[in-house]
Amino acid sequence: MAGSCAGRPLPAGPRSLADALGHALAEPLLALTDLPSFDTAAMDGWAVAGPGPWRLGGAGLLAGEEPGPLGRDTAVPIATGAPVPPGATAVLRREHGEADPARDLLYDRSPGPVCEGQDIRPRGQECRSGEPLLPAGTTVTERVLGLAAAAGYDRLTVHRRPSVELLVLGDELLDRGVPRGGRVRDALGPLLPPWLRGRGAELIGHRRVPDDPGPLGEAVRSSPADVVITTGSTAAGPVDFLHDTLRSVGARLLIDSVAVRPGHPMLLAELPATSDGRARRLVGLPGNPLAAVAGLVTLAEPLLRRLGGRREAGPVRLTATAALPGHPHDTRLLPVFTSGQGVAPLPFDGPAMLRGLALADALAVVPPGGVTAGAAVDVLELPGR
Ligand SMILES: Nc1nc2c(c(=O)[nH]1)N[C@H]1C(S)=C(S)[C@@H](COP(=O)(O)OP(=O)(O)OC[C@H]3O[C@@H](n4cnc5c(N)ncnc54)[C@H](O)[C@@H]3O)O[C@H]1N2
Ligand code: MOO
Repeated sequence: MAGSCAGRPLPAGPRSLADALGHALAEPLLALTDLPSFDTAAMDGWAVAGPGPWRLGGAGLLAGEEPGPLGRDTAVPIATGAPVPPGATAVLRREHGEADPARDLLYDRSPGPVCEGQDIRPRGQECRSGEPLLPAGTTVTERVLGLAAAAGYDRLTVHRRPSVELLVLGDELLDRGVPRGGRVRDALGPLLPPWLRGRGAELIGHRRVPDDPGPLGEAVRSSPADVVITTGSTAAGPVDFLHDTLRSVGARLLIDSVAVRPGHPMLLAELPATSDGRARRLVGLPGNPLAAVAGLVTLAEPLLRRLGGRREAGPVRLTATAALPGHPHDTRLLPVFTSGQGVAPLPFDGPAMLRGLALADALAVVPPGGVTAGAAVDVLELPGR
């Protein structure tokens, strides 16, 4: 998506590790220490100085203790994770040493000679203080929290996550039970909130809005969200009021339909700013569920990514294992299953269908005319693959 449509990333600030989860790093993560920050025993056994045999001496060294120096030809019991004493040349594993308590001697019974530095994790092996560990724009995952803690961080400087309000339109939608009386179940109400949260949104509201320009206009006008996402009402049907509503609230259409199937009526608009000058945008997803997902993946997600300061996630190029049918002049987004072999299409891929999508792990970006078996195709990964 063009940067000018999406705007700049939201401001950044410090957050505790727990609160930073799901946000994007606003600065590269630099190591605050060498890792490990001291020469560390990698195994339970003895710290030894010289080639052995060794005189056994001293109380054992445990993790979390600062040891005194070790004299030449001596050995001291050591636990995994304990700092190796100055003067030690290696750690001899417990199973490779034989102690003679009567003579206070330790013999090396390892298969080969103990090499200098064996089973010592040297200071700085993983990184040096100041070394960049992760670039700005990285999403803070559970794994990143672990690394940040290990590298000495109590807080991380992260971007604010975009707040999102979801407005689901359609008087024909049912919230429970089997479709009846010409009505259908709301499939997007259950699908969108967890998807959006998983993609860096802070969902601040989710409600159904009637197919009526009054309540729709009021909901759009009053929303404090950075991004309002609507579903349905993008086309020109008798109760499709979204375009009229956008005009009436003074919105500026930035994207009004895209040459893609499904999803072509998707739209992006700039809403009037909040009273404190904060920019607001609206993404209109089409009502057909697969079309809505197409708009979610190609319009809403890139916008949220950009606002949240997260790095771009480009498509992955794979090989089609079977022909992927195309549209005559628009791009098609097809639910596909990817494997070591490549990309396979799935049945039930119509704009109103979710059956193929539920089995899919990606959307293939099929250029006009289609892709022949054996040809390369770009795919966009879906959550949960
Ligand atoms: N004359 C034309 N008609 C339509 C065109 C067109 O170009 N010319 N485009 C079609 C395409 S493509 C799409 S996609 C839809 C987009 O319509 P809207 O965004 O206005 O959506 P609705 O009319 O409100 O609903 C369409 C369809 O989807 C069902 N729906 C809506 N919301 C949900 C939901 N939350 N869960 C499940 N199903 C939902 C709704 O009942 C309709 O069946 O317009 C075509 N028409
Ligand atoms: O664009 Mo419609 O979205 O083909 O279903």
